Amino acid sequence: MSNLALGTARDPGAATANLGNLCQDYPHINCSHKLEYIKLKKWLKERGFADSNLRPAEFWETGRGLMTTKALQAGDLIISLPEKCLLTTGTVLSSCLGGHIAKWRPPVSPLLALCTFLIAEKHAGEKSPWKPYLDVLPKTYTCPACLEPDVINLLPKPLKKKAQEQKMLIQELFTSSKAFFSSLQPLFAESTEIIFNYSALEWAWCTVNTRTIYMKHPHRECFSLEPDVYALAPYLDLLNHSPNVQVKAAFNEQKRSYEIWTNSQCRKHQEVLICYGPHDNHRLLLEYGFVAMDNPHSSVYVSPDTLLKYFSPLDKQRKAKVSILKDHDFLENLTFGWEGPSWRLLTALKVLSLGAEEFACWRRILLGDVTSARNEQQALATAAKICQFLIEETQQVLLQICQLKRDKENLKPHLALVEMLHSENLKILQKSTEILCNLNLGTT
Ligand SMILES: C[S@@+](CC[C@H](N)C(=O)[O-])C[C@H]1O[C@@H](n2cnc3c(N)ncnc32)[C@H](O)[C@@H]1O
Repeated sequence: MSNLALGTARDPGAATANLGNLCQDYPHINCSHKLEYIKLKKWLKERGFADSNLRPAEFWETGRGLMTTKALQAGDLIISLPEKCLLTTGTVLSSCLGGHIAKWRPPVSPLLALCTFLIAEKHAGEKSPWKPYLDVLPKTYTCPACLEPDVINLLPKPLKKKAQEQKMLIQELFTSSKAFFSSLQPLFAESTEIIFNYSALEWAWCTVNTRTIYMKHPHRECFSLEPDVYALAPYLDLLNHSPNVQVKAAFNEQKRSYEIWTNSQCRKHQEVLICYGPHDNHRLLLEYGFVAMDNPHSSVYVSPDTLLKYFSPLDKQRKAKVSILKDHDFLENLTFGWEGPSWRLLTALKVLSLGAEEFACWRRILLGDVTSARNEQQALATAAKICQFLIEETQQVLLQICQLKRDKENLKPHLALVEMLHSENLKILQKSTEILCNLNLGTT
């Protein structure tokens, strides 16, 4: 039995994170009367899906999601989706693409096989047996790869780098897949260059990246060695994320169904939420294209450049200190969170704050020991300065976003997303300042 929550193809262990209410107490508009959902439900029923108590609806806070028509208790089954409804690499191989994939060398990745299938089925339109599902998939996405460079530029530095990497990854996948796409020409009347264009691949990649459940499939010779861990789960993939709920999700081998069970309660007519994993807002934006308000896992990253700005270039041991931090992986993932500076950030600050006479103690610091009151105090004071710098930087970016929202109407939804990320970061930094202020008062 594989164990996962929706959207956690990159993080299978994250299925059972967090406790809390399963429902979202906000107004919604029921969408179940819309033709596209009626058709989807019919399609699912033909494949063995027994109608659940979930209905598609638009929610104020989270957008489209699923509402429950009956109260849910901890231990209740939220949804059970038969294997026949799942779209996996097995589905792709049994389609007309299968023979071409099996012959192609070097073998394509499971991810590319799924993307190719989605693009081909979308192109097939009415003829596709997957049409009812394809019709309810988002037309566009807000993953960083889909953001304009002007918007990417406004992201916090470490995220900006990852966003650019994501864009490049899809560009490289597109370039390296061109020959494979051309090999599929006998299957299509229209040119494969037109069907499998860059924006089609970007859409398919985002569909797989933001919507798949984790389901491990044995390696098949016709695929490259990348893990085959994806399954698209129609209807179930309408469930939105909350960092404050706990669910269990797994494929039930006996029932041949993918099931999600709740560990929380949800009132009738509320949105049913699941947890994609204990992700911070950077990860949520990068992997899923959204930001969660008051996310307990969120943190603000301090780049090595920002950190080192606060230490004198004249320090004779500076170079050695930086090497130590680098060698012991203490220059990355340094953060401020709701509970103040992280232990990793404070450790890096303590190493950089070592006086010449204390330098030999750096190992003890990495192990969590205190070297001197002066060293502790200097690390905290520097943390406070960095925090203040980040607050000012964030406020400036928020002003810039405000301006751009007025000037560039077309970028507004994407700008609103980045604005939300910075506003959440600002709240975390302000909380950290408060904590540091108390700590600094305590040590002086
Ligand atoms: C698996 S889908 C969930 C259903 C999706 N809302 C839809 O309309 O198809 C995952 C996507 O839903 C959106 N989403 C999930 N949880 C959210 C939340 N708490 N707030 C805002 N958007 C959310 C994000 O766009 C994410 O990529």
